[in-house]
Amino acid sequence: MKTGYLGPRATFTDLAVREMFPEYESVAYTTIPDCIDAVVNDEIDIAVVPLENALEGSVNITLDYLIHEVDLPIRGELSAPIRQHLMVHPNQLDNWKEIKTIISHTHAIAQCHKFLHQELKGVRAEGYTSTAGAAQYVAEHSDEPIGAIANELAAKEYGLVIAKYDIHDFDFNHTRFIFLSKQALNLPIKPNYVGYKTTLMVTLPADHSGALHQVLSAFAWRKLNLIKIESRPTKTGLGNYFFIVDLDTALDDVLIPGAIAEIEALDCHVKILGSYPYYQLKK
Ligand SMILES: O=C(O)C(=O)C[C@]1(C(=O)O)C=C[C@@H](O)C=C1
Repeated sequence: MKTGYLGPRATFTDLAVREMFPEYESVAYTTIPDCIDAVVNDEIDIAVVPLENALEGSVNITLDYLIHEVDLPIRGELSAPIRQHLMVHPNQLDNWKEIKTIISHTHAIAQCHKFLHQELKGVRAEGYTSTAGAAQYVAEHSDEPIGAIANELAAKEYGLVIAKYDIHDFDFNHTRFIFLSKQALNLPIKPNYVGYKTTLMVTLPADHSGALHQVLSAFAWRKLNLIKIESRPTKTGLGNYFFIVDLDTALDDVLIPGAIAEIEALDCHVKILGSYPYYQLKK
């Protein structure tokens, strides 16, 4: 089996792969869509991609690509703690407060806004393909007054030094990574296994008053517990949205199919994006 991740080596996604699939060969991709396409094209078996961060919210590129571009089920999820550090080339360590530019993945920059605003006012923050990609760039430009936001493994991997540890704005910083695959995965029952989730996409009919209320009540009276609901644009016009709903239970034969049938009877469209085990790494 082969896994794919947002590279290069030592991104947070790479850490998720090492945690969940240590025995498989892994391939680094430059973008999240490239990694997902690689599963569609049978270059790899499993794509591991970030879906949601506790501070910054959904990784929209993952969600949108999954909804609009491909048809791949979610087979599993890992939620992992995220520690962001500011790192520079060893040549720049004495003057790290003088750096002019900080580069990182936009989601990582967003997790450190408070730090950047308070400690490095006026320093330009630029988006890069990934945290580890930014670390690699800083390593290859030793004379430039630049720094990267990335994890400890990236500092080691690319020979950088950490100027400031733990610069993420809130202590509880976790990201959910999902595993996409054409095949059912035999995921292990590990100590960090938490339970099963089912993710649905619900599209409401236009101009139907109370439709969302009725959709929610189809789950409520069956005592199906919603752990997340989020709207995303359908991209067909302003004000057109669908909903992504996470239920904290596995797809069964009665309750969830019953709720789906009831929701479809309201002229809504429902797609099951996956029913999968999830794992959680604590600090
Ligand atoms: O750039 C990385 O290291 C990634 O794995 C991507 C990513 C993301 O897109 O959210 C993953 C986890 C962190 O939240 C920050 C960045």
